[in-house]
Amino acid sequence: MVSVASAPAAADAKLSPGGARIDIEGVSHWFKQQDGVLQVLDSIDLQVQPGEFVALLGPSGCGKSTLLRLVAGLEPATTGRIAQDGEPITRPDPSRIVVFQDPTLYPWRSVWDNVALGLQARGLLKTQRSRVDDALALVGLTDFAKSFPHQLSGGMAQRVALARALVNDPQLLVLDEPLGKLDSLTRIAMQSELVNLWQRAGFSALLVTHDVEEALFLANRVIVLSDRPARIAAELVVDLPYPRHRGHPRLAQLRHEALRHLGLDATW
Ligand SMILES: Nc1ncnc2c1ncn2[C@@H]1O[C@H](COP(=O)(O)OP(=O)(O)OP(=O)(O)O)[C@@H](O)[C@H]1O
Repeated sequence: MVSVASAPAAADAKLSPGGARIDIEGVSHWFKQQDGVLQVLDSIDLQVQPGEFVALLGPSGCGKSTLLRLVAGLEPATTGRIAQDGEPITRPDPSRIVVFQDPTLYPWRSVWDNVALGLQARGLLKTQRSRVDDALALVGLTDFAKSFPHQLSGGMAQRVALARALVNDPQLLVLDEPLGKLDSLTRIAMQSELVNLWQRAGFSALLVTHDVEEALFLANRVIVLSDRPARIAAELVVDLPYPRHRGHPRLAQLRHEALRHLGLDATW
């Protein structure tokens, strides 16, 4: 494993004010397949500090989403330990919310009702209706509370998905390519919005993305994974304050490093 910058993550790029600490210790994972087993993760050791934004980059199929699923508590790791603030993660929990590439909104529910889902499921909606309004305000969709999903653009729909996550006041946001289906201009705008949300709402974030620039623009630390079974190949500390300037020469330097660790030639 290669650490490109030695400065601690918090030195220049401030962490968000709250959030969970996640400890991933010696995690390996295998899937049963018809003709045997497939090892997907190999001895992953990674810590997410409270309020830290960590991005995972890696070749397609190396095991990034699998690692997110284990951290979210959607399935147990074959070996190793994953803990949130010292407590083993054994099941999904509203303190850890996953946001996927597809916003998966219910088409027959209004924006407000979609965002309210988590509170409603936990029987909290009657007493905590204002949290829905707060979450919609955070993503700038107050005026669209009564709209329906078919009336939204892709970016707006994904903002609803983020509001639906934030209404639960998560300690960890697990982001699996959340901007992957957006057009490039919307994606750039949403990256800035995500930084704003993270800084204002205060959660730790673990992001999977295929986009090297996105990882470097958003994260305090970028973890580069190897081919399957994924091991940590490199850790890049993005020692730049927020909001970041996309043209910063340090980002170009880190991009070059990330691409090199991904086995790509970054001469262009
Ligand atoms: N439930 C499962 N059962 C069996 N194999 C699985 C299962 N889930 C994932 N895999 C396999 O594990 C490997 C890693 O999948 P995963 O989705 O974690 O990779 P990824 O790095 O997120 O991929 P991508 O970047 O293409 O989204 C793949 O070969 C996939 O086919």
